[in-house]
Amino acid sequence: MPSSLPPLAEVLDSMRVVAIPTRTRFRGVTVREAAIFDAPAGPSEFSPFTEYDDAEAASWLAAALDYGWTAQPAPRLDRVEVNATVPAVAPDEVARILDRFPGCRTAKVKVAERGQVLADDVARVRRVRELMGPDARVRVDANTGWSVAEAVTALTALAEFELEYAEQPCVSVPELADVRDRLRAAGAQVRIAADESVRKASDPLAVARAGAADLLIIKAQPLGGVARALGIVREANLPVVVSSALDTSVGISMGAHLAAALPEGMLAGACGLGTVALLADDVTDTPLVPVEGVIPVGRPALSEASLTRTAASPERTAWWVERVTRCYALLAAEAA
Ligand SMILES: O=C(O)CCC(=O)C1=CC=C[C@@H](O)[C@@H]1C(=O)O
Ligand SMILES: [Mg+2]
Repeated sequence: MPSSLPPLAEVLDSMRVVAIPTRTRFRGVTVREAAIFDAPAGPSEFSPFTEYDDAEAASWLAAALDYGWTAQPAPRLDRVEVNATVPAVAPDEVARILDRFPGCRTAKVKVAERGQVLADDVARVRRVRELMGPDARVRVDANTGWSVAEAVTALTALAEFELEYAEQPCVSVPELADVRDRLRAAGAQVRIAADESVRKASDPLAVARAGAADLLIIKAQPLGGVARALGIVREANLPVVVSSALDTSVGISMGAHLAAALPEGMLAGACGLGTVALLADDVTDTPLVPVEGVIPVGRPALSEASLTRTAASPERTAWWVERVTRCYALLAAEAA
C-alpha cells in the first residue's frame, strides 16, 4: 500500500468497472467483474471475487492502490513463463483449452471440483498428459476440495501422470502436513504447494513455518501488492510460483511484475499468469495472452474502446463503487 492513501475521490474518479464473459466456466465464474483504475503510476486493478467479504477484499484494494499510485520494485526479467490453466472440463474439451495456451510446456489442471468424482479428474489429467507429452510438467489444483484420506487416494491414483506438484489438496495447514507425510511414507513423489493457506490465511507464513508445503503459490492482489508479497516470499524462504485470480491484463501485469521482481532462484516454475486466455474480452488492445509460452512484463495500455465495450451495468458499477468505498475505509482505519 502507498505510505499514505490517495484521496478516495481521486481513486473513484479514475475507476471504470468492467464485466467480461469467460470462455469457459472457471470456479463457477462465467462473467468476471473488475474495477480498473487509470492511475498516475499506470493502470491498476481491483478484482476480488464478488463473494469475498470486505475484510478479505481490503488487501486487494491495498494492492491496487500500491500498483496504481506507487513506484514498484525493479523487475529482473522482461518476460515470464506461464502455465496453461485447465478448468474442470470433460476430457474431450481439453484440447480446445490447451490450444489457447500456445507454447506452454506446463499445465495446471483443476481437480476435486464439486459434483465430480475422482474418475473425472483421472480422465482429465490423462488427456492433458497425452496431449502435452512426457516432457511437459503437469500440476493439479484441488482448491481445498479433498479430505486427507481423499487427497492421499486421489494423488496416489494420479501418480502415474508424474505430477509436478499438487496445489492445496486440503483446507488446513495440519491437513497439508498430514497428506505430505503420508504420501512420502508411501513413497509417492508428489510435492505439495500451498495457495489458499497463504492468500486466505490471517498468517500467510504459518504454512511455511509448519513445514507443511514444498512450495508456495503467491498472488499479488490478495497479498496486498508486489512489495508485500515479496516480503512474504523472503520470510517464507520457500520456492514460489506466482499466480493470479482470473484478472484482466492489468491485474495479470501486476502478477508478472511480482514474478519478475522475485529474488533470483526463488521462482519454482511456470506461473499461473496465462489466464487472460480464458476471458472472452479485455481492457486493452494488447492482451497479456501467452505467446510461445511466455507473457511480457509491463503494463498494458488501457483502451477506451475496450473499456466501453466491456463496461458493467450502472447497478454493478454502483455496487463496486460502494465496495471500494467500504474497503478504502478499512484501509484508512488500519493506517490511522
Ligand atoms: O494458477 C493458474 O493457473 C491460474 C489461476 C488459478 O488457478 C486461480 C485463479 C482464481 C482463483 C483460484 O481459484 C485459482 C487458484 O486456486 O489458483
Ligand atoms: Mg490454487
